[in-house]
Amino acid sequence: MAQSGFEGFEKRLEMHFSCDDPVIGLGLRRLKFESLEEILDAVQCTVVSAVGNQYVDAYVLSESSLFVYPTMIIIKTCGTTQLLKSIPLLLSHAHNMGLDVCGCRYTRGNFIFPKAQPFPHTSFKEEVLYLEESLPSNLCYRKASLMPSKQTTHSWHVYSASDEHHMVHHISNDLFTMEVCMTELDRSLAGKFYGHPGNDNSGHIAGREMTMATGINDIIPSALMCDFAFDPCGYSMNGIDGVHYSTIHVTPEDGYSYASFELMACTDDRNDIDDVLRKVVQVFRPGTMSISVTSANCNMSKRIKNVIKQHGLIRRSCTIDEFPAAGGIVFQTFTRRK
Ligand SMILES: C[S@+](CC[C@H](N)C(=O)[O-])C[C@H]1O[C@@H](n2cnc3c(N)ncnc32)[C@H](O)[C@@H]1O
Repeated sequence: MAQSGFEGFEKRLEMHFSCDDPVIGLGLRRLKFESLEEILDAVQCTVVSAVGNQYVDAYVLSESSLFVYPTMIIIKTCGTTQLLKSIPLLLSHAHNMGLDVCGCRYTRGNFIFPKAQPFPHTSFKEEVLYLEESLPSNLCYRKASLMPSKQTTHSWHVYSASDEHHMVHHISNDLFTMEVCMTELDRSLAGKFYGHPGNDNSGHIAGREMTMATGINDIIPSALMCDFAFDPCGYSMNGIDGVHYSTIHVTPEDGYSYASFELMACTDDRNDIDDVLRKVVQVFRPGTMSISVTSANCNMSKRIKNVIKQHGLIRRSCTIDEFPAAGGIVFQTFTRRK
């Protein structure tokens, strides 16, 4: 493994808000672009591209993605960003708009280069301390969990904080989130996320070419996509499909190659989910992968295991944890059959 390189593993923050006014309307989507920039400045990343529909605004960032719904915001950042530093600003801007936080979930995998991470991401303990100090006391149901696996390179760090009403809100939405982290990507497939010498290798045109050349366009064909290629390599994509979103990020460099896929969708679209997962594995053919699903049931975990198995990967571990007033997480890891 390389001594140092780009940290592909993302940190992910999901925050839910509620409002006294039953008609929320645009809610957080009314946040001015300058306020978003101020929040992202604290994290140390910038917006490179944006797309929106009736339900959500999706931003591709210099380091991953941001999704803004009326009462939910998801920020996912990689590299050496300081994601948790967004919290105080986010709470303050939301409060000024009459929105108060009712749920927070922070998740991440195992950093490949942990020593390169700045405060407050120097350790999970430090991250939890920072979260505990930044969140208001109405989020009284709190839990931090390190979900282990047999692969030392893949474990799942989760911090959850909720108020007593949050669970009700989440269940009524009938949504689940799937976070897939893949390492040791197939070399020839990873090579498709490099630009071509002599061409304009970055931006939307090159991003679109990568989307088409890799088959990413076929994962969720109905999604409205916003794709971006980095120079000399790297790729990010946000897809929105009604209220659902998907996002892909790729660090193709040999020695620390990494790709992530994330999907928020409805629990009743199960056949689609099998198909989506199958296509994701085909695009990257990873040596090792982890899949974390929130608000899943055991049935879905078995289906995931069976889909992945068909592509030559064996399940090495499955860990389940419950988070007070926020539901459960199922974390599974897989490695390629030797
Ligand atoms: C932002 S993208 C995707 C990040 C994502 N978390 C991942 O690795 O799956 C990271 C890739 O783009 C490359 N890259 C090139 N220029 C970059 C820039 N200005 N900011 C961030 N990444 C850049 C990195 O070397 C890496 O291969």
